[in-house]
Amino acid sequence: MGWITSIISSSSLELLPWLAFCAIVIGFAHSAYVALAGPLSDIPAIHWLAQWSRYYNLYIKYFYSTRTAHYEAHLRMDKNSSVHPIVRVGPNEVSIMSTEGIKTVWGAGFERSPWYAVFSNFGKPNMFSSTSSRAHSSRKRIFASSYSKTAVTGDRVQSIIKSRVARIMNFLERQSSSNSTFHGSSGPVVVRNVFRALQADVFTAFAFAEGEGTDFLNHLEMGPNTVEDLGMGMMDLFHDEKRDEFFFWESERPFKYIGKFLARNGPKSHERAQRWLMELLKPHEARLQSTDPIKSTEKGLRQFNGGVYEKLMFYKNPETGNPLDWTERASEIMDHAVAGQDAVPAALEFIIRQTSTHPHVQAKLRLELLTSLPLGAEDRSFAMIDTLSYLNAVIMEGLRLVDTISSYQTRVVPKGGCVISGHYLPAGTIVAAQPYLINRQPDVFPDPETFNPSRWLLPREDYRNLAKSMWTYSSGPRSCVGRELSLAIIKTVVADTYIRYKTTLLDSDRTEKRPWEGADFMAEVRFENILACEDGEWIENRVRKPSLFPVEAHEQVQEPVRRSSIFQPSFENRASGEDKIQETVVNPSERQRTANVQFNLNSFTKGNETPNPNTTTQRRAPGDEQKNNNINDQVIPPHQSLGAQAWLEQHYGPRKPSLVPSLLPLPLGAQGQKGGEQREDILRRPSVMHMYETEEDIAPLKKPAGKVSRLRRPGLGRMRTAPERVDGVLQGN
Ligand code: HEM
Repeated sequence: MGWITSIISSSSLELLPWLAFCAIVIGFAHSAYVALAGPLSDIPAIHWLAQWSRYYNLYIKYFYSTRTAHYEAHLRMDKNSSVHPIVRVGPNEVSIMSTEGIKTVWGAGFERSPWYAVFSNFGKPNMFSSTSSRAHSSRKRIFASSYSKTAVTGDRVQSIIKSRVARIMNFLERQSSSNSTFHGSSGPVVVRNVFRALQADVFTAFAFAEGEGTDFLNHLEMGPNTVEDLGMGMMDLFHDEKRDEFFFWESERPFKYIGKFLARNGPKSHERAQRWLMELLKPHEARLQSTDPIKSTEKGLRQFNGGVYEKLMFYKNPETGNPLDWTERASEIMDHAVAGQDAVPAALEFIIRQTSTHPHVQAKLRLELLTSLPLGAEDRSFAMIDTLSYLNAVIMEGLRLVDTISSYQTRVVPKGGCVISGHYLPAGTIVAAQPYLINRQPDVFPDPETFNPSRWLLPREDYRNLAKSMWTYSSGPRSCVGRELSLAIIKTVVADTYIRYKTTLLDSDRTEKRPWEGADFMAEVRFENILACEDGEWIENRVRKPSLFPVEAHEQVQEPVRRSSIFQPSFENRASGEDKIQETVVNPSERQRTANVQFNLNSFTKGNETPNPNTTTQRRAPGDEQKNNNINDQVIPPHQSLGAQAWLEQHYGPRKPSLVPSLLPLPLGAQGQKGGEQREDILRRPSVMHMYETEEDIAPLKKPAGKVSRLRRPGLGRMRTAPERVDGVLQGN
């Protein structure tokens, strides 16, 4: 007892070491209790250090990847070669990998963890960064209708999307016309940059107004780094290291307090992004102020179908009657811009990467597009695209496997706690889940690493259940508000691309690394114009194609470069009469219609090689060329060459009877959901699936559930290479 008396009698300065000692002992005892005897102690830990300190998870976050590390932990923990649904990743944090866990936490709308504060801009919270559900739902009410399926499929948004995708198609057309090495094929195109430009152009026109957003797509020729070259600050946030720095140092306790000093470029690029947005906002706000504003009543706002920013500008808080100040508006809109800016390009690049490395998928997809859609882009409505089952399957499968930035999501268990997979989680526990893991549950998605669109070809109810388990857009009240917009963009791009181009991944041996993991390689893709190719001959050179895509005058496709080919007589030879038969368009204004008829795939599938009487083409005798020797006016119809069905079979293999006609998925989307009539129509179509569904394609559906091939447990040093392995498996199919 003597030492206690001596402590009490000593001066406060002398007490300090004792106090420090006691604090350490108490801290250690507390950590030991939490780690070994606390309520989470019965949950297997990713590593013994994780039970003691949250820095273990931060270490993984910074040096490796929570996606692969947590995924492997979930697989490793289970004794039955399946996945363990819950794993402890910190003293107070668990990772879950089960649909049931997601329902418990996300379905019930547990609050976000304070980590999300990093997404505030201009010093103001926004819908995404606010942790309180109340603040979130009042903000979401303002513009949820602008992002609804009705709005996205409406004229305003559709015309924005279509015109921007048309710019990409024209860019590809110019690329393939000017490539002197491969006739009708583009050189390497860094697709992610193209899609970044697309997303920025679509979103800014969507959020502000046509003509008041960015215009990157018209500057793609400036080079692969167009987006960065144009100095758009926002993109800077997606510059690999800068983003890593920004998100890590500014979001994680205790670093966020000193993050500004630790991260060299992150905060700077955030500031730059904010300045960039201000530049866009200024003229838009000025115009809105000077025009008749929408009614600032709740009803008026809901009915208004214009830009999201306009809604924010005239919104008044119903309780206080106060409008949002400009920093609040800017914070909100910047967040929406950032939210889609990485995810959409990443998803599109991934889908193109997969279709390029899975030729049978690409062939099926193309057949469905060619047999179901008109060739002229202006004749295709999104409603038509939205009903295609194989296109939908390819996109769903791509979105299932893609690893987008919106990955590590965390929620806090509320008062009263909850039970997940038989484990009690007390209030305050942080629950983390990632689409990367949830979308790879082997009992839901057999053979989860395989890119297999056919797994989505299911009867309606089964399809819905499967889709509910896919978590790419998260779930519950705080799921992605941009879902419909992004799906519309992705579907339009994929349909417009594959109806016209065959894609090949260049240098497919190179490993895909995710940009935020230090990517040094973004997919380079070659686009080969298949509509220009018939029976080994390139029509491209002989035909001044009427553009298949609606474009504004200044965007008209440039004159194709004339070139001779080993496959065909040169144009000059043809003009001098070496070819016996030529066809010309009588009325050039009808070129578009001619082109549509020319490749009418309904007659393709029926094997009908008779020219359609509606065409404006007519046969001309040799010698008549001089009257019409403009390449712009010359068309070679498909019936002169190999029949379309024969051509398709030659390229894609013989037609096979369907093994699973009844498994055709029912179409998604507004049309399909409304009633059975349209669905029936679609089911009656000569479907690609009937021709090409094979035993091999549906094999994964038959695999016994709950099995997964075990992954090699990586040492920490090897985790860096994990994406290679995952990618290898994906691409090996
Ligand atoms: C493939 C594309 C996309 C994917 C995979 C995706 C994914 C997600 C996910 C997983 C969340 C929830 C994140 C969390 O709770 O931590 C989310 C939220 C959000 N997303 Fe997306 N997103 C995509 C495209 C877009 C687009 C194009 C926009 C808008 C232009 C957008 C705007 C938002 C917003 C505003 C939120 C916050 C919603 C809220 O807090 O209620 N997203 N997104």
